[in-house]
Amino acid sequence: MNRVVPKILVEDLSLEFPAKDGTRTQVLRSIDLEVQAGEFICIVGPSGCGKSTLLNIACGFLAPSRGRVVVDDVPVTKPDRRRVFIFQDNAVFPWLTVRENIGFGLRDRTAPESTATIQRYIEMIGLAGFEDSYPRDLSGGMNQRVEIARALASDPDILFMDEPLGALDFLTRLKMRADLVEIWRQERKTILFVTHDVEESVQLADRIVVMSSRPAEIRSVIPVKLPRPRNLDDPECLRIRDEVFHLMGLDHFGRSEELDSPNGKIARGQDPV
Ligand SMILES: Nc1ncnc2c1ncn2[C@@H]1O[C@H](COP(=O)(O)OP(=O)(O)OP(=O)(O)O)[C@@H](O)[C@H]1O
Repeated sequence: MNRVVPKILVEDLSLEFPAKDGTRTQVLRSIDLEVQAGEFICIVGPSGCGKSTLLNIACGFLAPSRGRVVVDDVPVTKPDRRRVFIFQDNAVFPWLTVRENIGFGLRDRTAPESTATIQRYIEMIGLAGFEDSYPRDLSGGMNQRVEIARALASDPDILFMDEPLGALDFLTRLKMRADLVEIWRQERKTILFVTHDVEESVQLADRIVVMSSRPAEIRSVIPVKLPRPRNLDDPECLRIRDEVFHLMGLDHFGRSEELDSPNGKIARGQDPV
């Protein structure tokens, strides 16, 4: 029987950083994860637990202390042009127009191919009419769309997205979430998406990876088997949202259910000692 090779395989991954006092700080501990081609994976967890670090290792920007990441059966040792990383802070080139930004990674295509690809993505992100505008003339949300279009236009194998909507205002963020769902439905890229926003993960993901506080381990991987687009008021969405909150130690109002302290667990309402 043929073995199904996962798109991304994370095996027993750990990372320690040297601390100033000469000791070592463990950030990730024994992370194991398999991602299939075309899956949309959201990674949530407490602030500072190591979500970005995990993405940085998977993308080849950072080497692990132990374990490995394998893409298409090949260990990741360095960044690869076929894999694109999108950060929270917008990275469009201010000196290029929308058209030129989106076309930036297409220099190896023929002119007609490149023109058709650029136009397709301009339409997909709803920026027709702004082709010749510069980033300074666009809103933050529009620029973030240009960034996503630029990433998609280069036809990446995998998209690593680190809080890509984090800097946007609430309404723009809602709109972009819906747009992302639509783009993913059309493109079916493999996506690893870090977010602080639990609802966002329920709306977007095929599976939600919930990480513990540092040193981060995978607390649970929750499948979201609901058709898209999803109604976040759907009882199943609410159930999954509450399950993720619970795994993160929060109730559905966002209050701590239990805190870790040096003296053990503390229930909500008690003071840490
Ligand atoms: N180069 C580095 N050297 C030392 N420590 C680092 C380095 N990079 C990250 N860290 C530490 O590793 C931990 C995890 O950082 P990381 O940015 O991955 O967390 P995160 O979960 O993405 O955080 P947030 O949710 O706040 O964005 C943090 O405590 C951070 O200070």
